[in-house]
Amino acid sequence: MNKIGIFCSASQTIDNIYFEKTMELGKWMGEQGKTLVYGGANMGLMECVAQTVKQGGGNIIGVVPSKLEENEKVSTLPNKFFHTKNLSDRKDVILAESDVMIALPGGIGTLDEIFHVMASASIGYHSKKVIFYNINGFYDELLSILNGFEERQFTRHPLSHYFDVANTFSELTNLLNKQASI
Ligand SMILES: Nc1ncnc2c1ncn2[C@@H]1O[C@H](COP(=O)(O)O)[C@@H](O)[C@H]1O
Repeated sequence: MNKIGIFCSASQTIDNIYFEKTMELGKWMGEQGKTLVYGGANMGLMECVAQTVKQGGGNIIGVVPSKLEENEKVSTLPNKFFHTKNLSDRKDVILAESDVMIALPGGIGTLDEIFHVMASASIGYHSKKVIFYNINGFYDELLSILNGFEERQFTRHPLSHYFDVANTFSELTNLLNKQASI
């Protein structure tokens, strides 16, 4: 398992703890020779993770929709680009190119990407998982809502079919190492 898709915030103004934890992950990915697959923008946690993966010697694939190119928000860090027409085909490319995906803290764009992956796993398009990196309990409320869905039988499969949760960096790397050995 070498290609890790990352969904994360495009915001520059979030708390510094999210940048610090993202740098720790990017450094580890670079050192482990992993490939980052991500949105390819030069903003927020996206640029942060790409910079640290690159510094550590890892490979980077940016999946960039045309709107982003028009707005000149594209990072110069990726070694390879996929160009997509819109956000929908971008999600398909990130999913196809990644062995596993990590959701770092993010907003509406990140949630859209997470739910795209889980919804398509739900009806059997793939069996790839999202790992929620629950930095500072960022995803606690969302996870509680999803648990409620499962309890009331609104999910097609047990939640473990769709995602894992890492509350710490060592839980995250353990999950990634476990996936790599499958
Ligand atoms: N302006 C954007 N540039 C690049 N990528 C974006 C942008 N807006 C959304 N995305 C995708 O969604 C998340 C980040 O969105 P948030 O709303 O900040 O969570 C990121 O993974 C991008 O692939």
